[in-house]
Amino acid sequence: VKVLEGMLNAQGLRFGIVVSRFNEFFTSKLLGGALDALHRHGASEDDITVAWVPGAFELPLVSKKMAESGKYDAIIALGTVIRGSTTHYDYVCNEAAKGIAQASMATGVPVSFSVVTTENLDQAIERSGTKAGNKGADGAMTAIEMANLLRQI
Ligand SMILES: O=c1[nH]c(NC[C@H](O)[C@H](O)[C@H](O)CO)c([N+](=O)[O-])c(=O)[nH]1
Repeated sequence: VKVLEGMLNAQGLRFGIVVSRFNEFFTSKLLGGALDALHRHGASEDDITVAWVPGAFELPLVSKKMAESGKYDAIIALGTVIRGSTTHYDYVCNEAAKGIAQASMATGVPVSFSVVTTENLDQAIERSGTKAGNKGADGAMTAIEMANLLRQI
């Protein structure tokens, strides 16, 4: 039986990170978590590029542009959408999720979906570096694993 699985070694891998400014109080924490995870798994600072977009709705377009550039082994999409303060919560979340998946499928480059979608501020706090961990770090780990796995297929 041949088993394929991505190791968690980021050495030599090139990463694009797309992060939204909306709810920057949280997204900056997600970015910090992603950068820390990449660094501690061996990624070089020179192999990481961060692009800021206005909101989660804009994550898919820049994710796709980065992915199709051929410059990155994986993309990490970071955002925070909180229903309590979002009139069009469902539209923003659904379009972000759908668009990020399409960016990955259309280009063959893994794009990890690390958009925190919560009912309220407390839940966003929990996922941005407190008791529920850091979703940005989780997205970085997914990107490392997927980049290594795809190299074997
Ligand atoms: O990233 C977010 N964008 C949000 N809206 C902006 C949206 O992502 C686009 O930037 C905007 O619609 C312009 O295209 C949010 N809210 O509406 O509350 C939100 O909670 N999070």
